[in-house]
Amino acid sequence: MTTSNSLSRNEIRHVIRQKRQSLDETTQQQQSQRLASSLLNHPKVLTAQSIAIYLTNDGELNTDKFIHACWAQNIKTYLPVLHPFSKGHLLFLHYHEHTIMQRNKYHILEPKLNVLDVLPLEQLDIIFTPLVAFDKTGARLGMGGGYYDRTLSKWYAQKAKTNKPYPIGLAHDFQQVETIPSEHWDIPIPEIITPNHQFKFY
Ligand SMILES: Nc1nc2c(c(=O)[nH]1)N(C=O)[C@@H](CNc1ccc(C(=O)N[C@@H](CCC(=O)O)C(=O)O)cc1)CN2
Ligand SMILES: Nc1ncnc2c1ncn2[C@@H]1O[C@H](COP(=O)(O)OP(=O)(O)OP(=O)(O)O)[C@@H](O)[C@H]1O
Repeated sequence: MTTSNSLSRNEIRHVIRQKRQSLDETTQQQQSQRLASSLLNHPKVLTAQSIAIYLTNDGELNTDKFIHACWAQNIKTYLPVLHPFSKGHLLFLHYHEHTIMQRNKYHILEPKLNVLDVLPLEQLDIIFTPLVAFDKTGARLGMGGGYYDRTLSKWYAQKAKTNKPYPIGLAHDFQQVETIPSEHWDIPIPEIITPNHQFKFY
C-alpha cells in the first residue's frame, strides 16, 4: 500500500462521511421510502427467504422501511455482529421484532450474541452491504475495518459453486466517486443500488 493511496482513500472517506452525516431527517426518511419501494420490486428480493442488511449508522442510507417491509413479507433479516474472537470478521444474526439489541464498540446496535441466531454466510440469499463510496467499476470503500472485505472474500471464493449470498451495495447517489484507489484485497461488487439508480457491474 502506498502512502498516497491510503491518503486518498482516507480523504474520500472523510468528505463523503461528512456529507452523509449532514443529511436532514426528512431527506433520510424520503430516501428510505424510495429505497424500500425499489428493493421490493427487485427480482432477487422477490425470491429471497433470508437477507443480510444493516442498521443505519453515520448517515448511511436508511434501511428501516425496507426491513419492516421484509418482515411483512416473511423475508428473514440478518444483521452484522462483530465476531467476539475472530478480529475483523462478522457474524450474521437473525433480526426480528423481539431481538435483544446491544451496542458494539462502534456504538452501532447489533443483536446480542446467541449461536442459535447465527446463519452461515452461504445460507443467505442476498447480502446488502453498507459502503462509504463506490466508483464506476463497482469498487467499494467502507469504514476502514475490512469487515465486509473479509466477508465478501468468502463469497468470492465460493461463488462458482452457489453464487450465494448475492452482494448488493446500498448508498446515497452522492457516494459515487470517479475512482477509488484500489487495494489488492478489495472485492468489487456486482450491483449497487441508490435511491435513484441501479448500477450493475458484471
Ligand atoms: N451500519 C453499519 N454497520 C456495520 C458496518 C457499517 O459500515 N455500517 N460495518 C462495516 O464494516 C461494520 C462495523 N465497522 C465499522 C468500522 C469503523 C467504524 C467507525 O466509526 N470508526 C470510527 C472510529 C470509531 C472508534 O474506534 O471508536 C471512525 O473511523 O471515525 C464504524 C464501523 C459492521 N456493522
Ligand atoms: N480479505 C481480507 N483478509 C485479511 N485482511 C483484510 C481483508 N480485506 C481487508 N483486510 C484488511 O482490513 C483493513 C481495512 O481494509 P479497508 O480499508 O479496505 O476496509 P474497508 O473496505 O474500508 O472496510 P469494510 O470492508 O469493512 O467496509 C486493511 O488493513 C486490510 O489489510
